[in-house]
Amino acid sequence: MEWIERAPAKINLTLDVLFKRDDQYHELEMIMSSVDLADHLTFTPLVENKIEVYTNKAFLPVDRRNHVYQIIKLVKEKYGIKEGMLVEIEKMIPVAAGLGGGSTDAAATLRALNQLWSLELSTKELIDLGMLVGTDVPYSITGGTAFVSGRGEKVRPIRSLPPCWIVLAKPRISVSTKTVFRSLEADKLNYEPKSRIVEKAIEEGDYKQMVTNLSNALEAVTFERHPQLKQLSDRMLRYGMDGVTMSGSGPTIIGFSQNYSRARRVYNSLRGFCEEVYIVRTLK
Ligand SMILES: C[C@@](CO)(OP(=O)(O)O)[C@H](O)COP(=O)(O)OP(=O)(O)OC[C@H]1O[C@@H](n2ccc(N)nc2=O)[C@H](O)[C@@H]1O
Ligand SMILES: Nc1ncnc2c1ncn2[C@@H]1O[C@H](COP(=O)(O)OP(=O)(O)O)[C@@H](O)[C@H]1O
Repeated sequence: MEWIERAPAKINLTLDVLFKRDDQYHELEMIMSSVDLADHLTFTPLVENKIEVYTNKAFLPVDRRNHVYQIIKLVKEKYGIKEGMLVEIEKMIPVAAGLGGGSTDAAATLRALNQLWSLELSTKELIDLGMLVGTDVPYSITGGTAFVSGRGEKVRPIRSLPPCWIVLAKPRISVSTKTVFRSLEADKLNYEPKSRIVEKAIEEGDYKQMVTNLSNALEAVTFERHPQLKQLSDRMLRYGMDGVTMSGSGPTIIGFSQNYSRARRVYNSLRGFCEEVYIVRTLK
């Protein structure tokens, strides 16, 4: 029997860094939303006790460095499962982009294993397991639009975004999340947290308030290291996007518009300039 899961990408409308914690992680507040750009994962249970992962992207590791492999191994060990699993990942989400690709694949794997191995795990148990693999996994278990806080384990669903088009532009730059956080001097940030303001705007269906308060504390580090990201962000605003910000630790820059032709114009003008460009909508 085969089981298929869709694993949508996420965007950050906000990413506030509140402070650095004693465990070296940063306390965050974020508004995240799932979008209709997704990986597709096909699961086939095996009688043999082994884990096999395949993907259409040759550069992605398929061994214990892959988040999907890690989740299966964790679940097998924790629940003493002797059967195996074969997973084929059709990767559509750009990798290392700030769009949560590895985390959403891990979350999709948790959902699939819960069904295929009849584990009957609660959302809390899924979140605790997911957290062992990555910060964005707990959010990705349910997805949608949410206020996410703590290290990423506290997920509170909120209303869907007002209808809009979102242009995702990923330049050919690679950023390491770890290095970005390490370079951040959280106590010296001259930065006003925006997640609660954006949450209120979304709850009130106030598109204008939402797009004028998009923000990401990690831009300070990433834009300094890669000035072309600031240029890209300015360019998207100049081309007519209503609001622009960076997603996650970057490098993807996201722009919002309620007007499809305008979003399409921006999309066309960025192709060739960026490695990958998409127009997406949020999922309900
Ligand atoms: C920045 C965010 C925001 O959604 O997104 P992405 O850029 O990955 O999309 C996430 O917090 C990234 O999550 P993820 O990519 O799973 O990172 P993790 O493996 O958990 O952490 C990588 C490293 O980032 C730092 N880190 C991460 C989360 C956090 N709250 N504080 C931190 O300081 C830690 O140094 C950690 O070792
Ligand atoms: N299933 C997976 N999909 C994408 N990346 C993965 C996966 N498993 C492990 N990785 C590794 O995770 C790192 C971050 O990738 P990704 O999750 O796409 O980035 P981000 O967290 O910035 O959205 C990459 O270095 C990649 O090799």
